[in-house]
Amino acid sequence: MPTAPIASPLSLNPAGSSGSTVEATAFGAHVLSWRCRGRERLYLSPHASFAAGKAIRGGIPVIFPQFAERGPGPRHGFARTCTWDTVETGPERLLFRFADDETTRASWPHRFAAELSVEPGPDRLRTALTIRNRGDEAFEFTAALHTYLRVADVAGTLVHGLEDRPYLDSARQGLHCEPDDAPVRFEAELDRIYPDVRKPLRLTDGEELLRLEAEGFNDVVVWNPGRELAAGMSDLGADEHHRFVCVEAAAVLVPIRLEPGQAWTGAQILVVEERADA
Ligand SMILES: O=P(O)(O)OC[C@H]1O[C@H](O)[C@H](O)[C@@H](O)[C@@H]1O
Repeated sequence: MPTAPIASPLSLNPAGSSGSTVEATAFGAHVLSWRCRGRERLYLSPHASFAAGKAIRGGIPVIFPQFAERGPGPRHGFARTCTWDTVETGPERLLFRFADDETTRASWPHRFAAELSVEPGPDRLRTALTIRNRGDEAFEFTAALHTYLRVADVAGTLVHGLEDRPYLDSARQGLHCEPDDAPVRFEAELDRIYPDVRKPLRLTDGEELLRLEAEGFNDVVVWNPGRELAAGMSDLGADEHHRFVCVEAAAVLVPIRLEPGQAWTGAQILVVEERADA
């Protein structure tokens, strides 16, 4: 399991200058940038570390085989700090692969093959994670696409589509909370897991509108550290929390189980929408 820092990121611009452009690195199969309709849509911390063994703060970290501390391995899994193989670099997608080795099996004793496919379109970005069980025994895992979405200011940002959903409040020891009956707004640290979300979400910062769809991932994690936590994070810093929210397509509360030979795919599709009042 090599853990080399980033060499040069790969970029893909399949639809020409009017479409969207992505930049990604094989380190963590990590999408670093997505420009669409002339604007950067993802947040990458100016203080992000690109050192070996350290997760990159921003973009789209791939969380596998465990979300947070829900397993015996490193926090949020080892996939985000390993170098994947680059197997396709265009014209329509970037494709990365990664499989178990001695080091991964030391913390998670299973034989797997993982693929991350990054597919930009004129108004969208599809990111799909596939996991295959290539061993002789069933295994279970949790996973997420931990997407950092750039916003004009978190204070004016709303997530629509979760109004009728209960959630677990990770900022309050996983407390079960009833639906808020209101869009999610960000006034302080916010860290929630919404189980079983079936509808697309909409994110607006007052300037732009993004539709968020998921396939295969049943849960949604919404996170912003708030001012105090951000200030204490060396790869983020005071006031950087204003510039992003994480809305993560996730499989956290019910782990995915794969029998030998079985595969699972989870995808997140981000779509830039016209504003109704534009
Ligand atoms: O700092 P990291 O390991 O990248 O985790 C960043 C965040 O990830 C998720 O969104 C979790 O719900 C948060 O509790 C966590 O703080």
